[in-house]
Amino acid sequence: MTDGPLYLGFDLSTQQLKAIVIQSDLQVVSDAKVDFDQDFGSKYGIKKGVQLNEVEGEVFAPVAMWLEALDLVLQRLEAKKTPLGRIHGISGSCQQHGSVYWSREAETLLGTLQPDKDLVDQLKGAFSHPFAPNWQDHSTQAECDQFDDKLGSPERLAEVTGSSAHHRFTGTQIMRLGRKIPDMYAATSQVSLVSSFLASLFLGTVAPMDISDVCGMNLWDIPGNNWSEPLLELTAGKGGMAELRSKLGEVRQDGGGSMGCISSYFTARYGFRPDCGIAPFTGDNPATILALPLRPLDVIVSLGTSTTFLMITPVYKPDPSYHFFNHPTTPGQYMFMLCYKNGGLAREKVRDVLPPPPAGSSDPWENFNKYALQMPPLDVASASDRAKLGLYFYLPEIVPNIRAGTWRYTCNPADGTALAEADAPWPVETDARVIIESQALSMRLRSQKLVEAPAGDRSSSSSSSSILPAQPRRIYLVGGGSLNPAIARVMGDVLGGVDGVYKLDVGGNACALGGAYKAVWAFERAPGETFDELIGRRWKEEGAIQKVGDGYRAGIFEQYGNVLGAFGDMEERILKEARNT
Ligand SMILES: Nc1ncnc2c1ncn2[C@@H]1O[C@H](COP(=O)(O)OP(=O)(O)O)[C@@H](O)[C@H]1O
Ligand SMILES: O=C(CO)[C@@H](O)[C@H](O)COP(=O)(O)O
Repeated sequence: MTDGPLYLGFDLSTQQLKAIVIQSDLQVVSDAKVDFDQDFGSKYGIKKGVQLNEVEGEVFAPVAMWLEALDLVLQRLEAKKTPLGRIHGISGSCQQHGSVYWSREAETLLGTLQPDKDLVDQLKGAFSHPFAPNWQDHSTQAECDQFDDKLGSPERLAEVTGSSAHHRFTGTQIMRLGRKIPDMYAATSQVSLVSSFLASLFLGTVAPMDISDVCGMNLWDIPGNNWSEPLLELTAGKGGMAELRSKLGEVRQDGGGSMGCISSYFTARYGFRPDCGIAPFTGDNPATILALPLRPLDVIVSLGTSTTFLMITPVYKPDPSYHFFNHPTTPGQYMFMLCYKNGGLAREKVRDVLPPPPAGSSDPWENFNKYALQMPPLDVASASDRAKLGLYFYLPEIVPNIRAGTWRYTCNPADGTALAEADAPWPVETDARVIIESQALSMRLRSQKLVEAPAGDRSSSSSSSSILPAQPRRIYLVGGGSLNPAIARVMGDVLGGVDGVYKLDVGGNACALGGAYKAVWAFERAPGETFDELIGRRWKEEGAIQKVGDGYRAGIFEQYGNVLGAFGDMEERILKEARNT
């Protein structure tokens, strides 16, 4: 296919901007990335992609850095001789919940960009606020309390918006910034999510929000398919509802199709075709479920900066302890999500206090993996050993909503009884496996009602009968951490997966790939053709995924089941302690 159409998918996540170019048959032809810390850390004063105001719990990213990153990633694609002139459509995925505040000059500036100057220099006046709150922000407890109360209870808020109140959700963030910097709010013409912000740069006008990503705001009434008026009023204050509604704009209902053609800035500067279409961009988690034809009972665990656990379901069953979103392409389907702040960076913290890998090793995870794999599940080597459980939160966690800290407990491995705080510190080497087990136990605890006992016999490799415990069918690992064999092994040990654990061969690029697949579907779909139908026909398992673990291993999965209740009790105890202090 040397002259067929190409499609471009982006991923604007916490630490990087990635771009991936594919053909209509979904083959990858090129990719490039900008790493914010490596490429311009000192210039923007960021660490791991963000700036912090620790006193107030604020975490935010400079919008100018993203503008600079977009020009740079396109230059890198060009340098790789990517035929940008063959790209027919663009879509993408972006970190969720972040918000960008446009000034009154934004539309004019976006519509008159000159190709001989950089975006960052020309769009200086396009923003009423130079920063976008990041999903790790935890400055909004007071606003969360008001959101949880507004409709009567956190349960009711979850029924309406798919989630109870969360620090990072955009409604609480807008409410806080509007009160903290009222002049900025007044000077804001429109508010974008990170996904609609990136789409806007390509469109040359402010793009509408996406039907899936809008569910990460605590403002969108999912069953009512509209903005929630009481929640808009809470965010903007009495009398401010109409103004806020106009700043948020209409939400685009169709996840596919074209929102318009690419801005002349990109055609003149990078050689894009003038008729290259811009499809709606979505959140990174909704895009991840588009990176492969996901079936019900399949699970994706995304091991990026955050750890997320994703499933699709036709049943809308919200609960305050997890999130429901509209599916990004398929009306009537939903995405179930658990999200943890203490994902990749927490594992790095544990890794960094271990003895360093041997001189000459090119893998910073070598020792972490060695210790994680040599330790038996829960560190129970003999009948007299107690099971070890831990929580490693260097940031306040989302679920459970526990403050930053580290806790180490033990219990009886047979039934989780006699749960108690560990009476002596255990060696740092032990933490390597315990932190992965802890992250996986939390996911298993909260998703157990969504999985079922597998129907029929397992493959011939197993001698066990058809009666297997309820568990996922396949576990797909994506994101940076999916490259790690020890993490894959422990995730499978705890979560099961009757068909095994797989990693996407594009590893850390899954959401960019999901964005590119979304672009293919958006522009090549026949009338009425769903994403699953189109992508399902073109997707070839071979070469796209790789089996990296057995998943369900009889006996081991049950060992973790025995302590699941104790794990929940440990969280409860720590939560109670925090309430009493
Ligand atoms: N071999 C590895 N083992 C474990 N973790 C890894 C490995 N390689 C990368 N990571 C983790 O992946 C994270 C970045 O993943 P990525 O999906 O690119 O993040 P994001 O999309 O949030 O920017 C890093 O925080 C790093 O800890
Ligand atoms: O807050 C959430 C989901 O609710 C995060 O998953 C963000 O969407 C950021 O993701 P990464 O930067 O880790 O990819």
